[in-house]
Amino acid sequence: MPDSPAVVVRGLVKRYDGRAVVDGLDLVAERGAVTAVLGPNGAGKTTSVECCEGLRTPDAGEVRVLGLDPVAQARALRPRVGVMLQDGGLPTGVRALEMLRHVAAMYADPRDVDELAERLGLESFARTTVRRLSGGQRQRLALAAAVVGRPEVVFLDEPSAGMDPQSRHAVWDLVRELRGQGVGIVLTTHLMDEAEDLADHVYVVDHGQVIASGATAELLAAGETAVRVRTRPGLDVAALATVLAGAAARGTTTTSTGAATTSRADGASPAPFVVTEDEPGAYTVRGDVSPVTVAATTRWLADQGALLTQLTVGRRTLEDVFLDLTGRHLR
Ligand SMILES: Nc1ncnc2c1ncn2[C@@H]1O[C@H](COP(=O)(O)OP(=O)(O)OP(=O)(O)O)[C@@H](O)[C@H]1O
Repeated sequence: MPDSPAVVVRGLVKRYDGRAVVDGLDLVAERGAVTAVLGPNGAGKTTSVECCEGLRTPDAGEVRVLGLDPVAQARALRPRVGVMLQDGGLPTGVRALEMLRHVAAMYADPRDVDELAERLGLESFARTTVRRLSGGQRQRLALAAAVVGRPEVVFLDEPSAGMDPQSRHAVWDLVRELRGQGVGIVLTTHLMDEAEDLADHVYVVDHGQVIASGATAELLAAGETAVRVRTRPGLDVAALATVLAGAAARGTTTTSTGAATTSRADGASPAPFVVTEDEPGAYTVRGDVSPVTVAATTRWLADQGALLTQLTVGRRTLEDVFLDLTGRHLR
């Protein structure tokens, strides 16, 4: 089935001890695209992905990978699917590069092992046994093993967890290259910047169900503009919200070329502002953000004697979207 999507999941249910940890999950991952599965700890991401990998048998629902059943047709799928597990899943007694050559030899048309090793910086620990590798080194080796057979679909479970920034960028470059070659990539991650950067489509999972999904750009575009500032903690956020509402109502600002007054052309009353201190000293202003809002915010901070150390104005990040959807309480 050359035209079937990389992965199709319909109404997937997986129970442990009678408890549904995946509870009617639907997902489609296209070829030539990165699909990110996001969700809090214990949301059911790994279990869902393991059902797609044929490592777990669903209790209900349907899973198709390249149009095939990953459990019943596991043998046909094996050479076409690359899997990078969260714990690496590698044999521990062999040397790193030796292991990769061994995996490559199992495929009809593997990638060039030396080139892949260079791409992912494996040479520096090529002769080290897997058990002695650091967490990040093991992750890089696991990724190499997942892609060396030129798979059509790749499952990456938290691929850059524990990696240093250089390795992370090498991984991201490789993922982009695979996507460009038409590979369908399913990625679970807790790194929202990773998902925002890489993913074409995002599924947010909580309590075993998809609570939001869509093209990453659309999810982000749906958010309003916010002003984020860093300064000293403990400021009166309600007072700032009142000041901003007043400034917006007056619709006044002062330009560098002299006093200039603008007023809202439509005469409508401005939307109220919500100001939150998200973590000590990090504030977000949400509402009908305009140049007046930014100017009034910085002026108010100056009046408080609070030194502004960072100011950004922009749309919500994927992290904002994620926290709005799943809440701030720990799981
Ligand atoms: N083999 C198992 N037996 C019993 N419960 C399990 C088993 N595997 C997972 N669970 C439970 O299923 C739930 C979902 O786990 P899963 O690993 O799929 O979550 P996750 O979204 O990948 O979480 P994380 O972000 O922490 O990796 C958790 O409550 C977990 O404890």
